[in-house]
Amino acid sequence: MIKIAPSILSADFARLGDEVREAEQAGADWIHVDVMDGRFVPNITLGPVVVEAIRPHTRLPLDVHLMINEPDRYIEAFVKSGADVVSVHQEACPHLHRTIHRIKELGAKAGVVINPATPVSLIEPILPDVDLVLLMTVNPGFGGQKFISSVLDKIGQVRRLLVERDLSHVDVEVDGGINAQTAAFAAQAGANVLVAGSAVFGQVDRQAAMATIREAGERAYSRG
Ligand SMILES: O=C(CO)[C@@H](O)[C@H](O)COP(=O)(O)O
Ligand SMILES: [Fe+2]
Repeated sequence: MIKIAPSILSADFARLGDEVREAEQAGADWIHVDVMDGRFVPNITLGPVVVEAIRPHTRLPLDVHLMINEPDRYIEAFVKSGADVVSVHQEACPHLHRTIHRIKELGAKAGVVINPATPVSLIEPILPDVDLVLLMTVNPGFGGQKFISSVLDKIGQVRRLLVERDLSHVDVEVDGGINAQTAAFAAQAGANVLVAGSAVFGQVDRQAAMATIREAGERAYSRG
């Protein structure tokens, strides 16, 4: 019902392969990979070579979140490196429909992402074309930020639109400031994929951390 996607942004980059393997053993469903270019967001992280390097360390889907300008230039490289899901920001894509279909043609699942201040109406026309909607619950760029609770309304809006349009197969993912408490809020509003960076990799017992987030999310999702 609920998927947990630990974000490697908060992992130890000197031992990423081990971190990813441990996250799988500790119960992760997907591995979330944050790609930042220092242009779309004020931070720089990693590129396709790093995705390729971690690919052999896990069988889990690699959920690649592109926080970059002109993502079309790099989509193919990320898919070839082993990305299973590629998500692009609406704010970075002047030709969103073309970009989403390019990702799918290359054989990956396609996601659209919106920042906290971007309205849901801007992604409404693309909903039938995507596999996933990612709602940022922080301003993208860094791990360890505080959950922005005004996004909860938007999660509800997206879930309602998907149900109304018979698109319930589309995943609704949230990213930023997720812990057991905020996971419950987001899941009750309709999110079914929960990204958590510091709340997983920042903990000594990652298995317990993910189990607690999952339990809180599942209880709340069935209430929502
Ligand atoms: O995309 C991003 C940040 O821009 C995230 O995926 C963060 O990595 C989440 O970290 P936490 O807020 O869970 O610590
Ligand atoms: Fe992310």
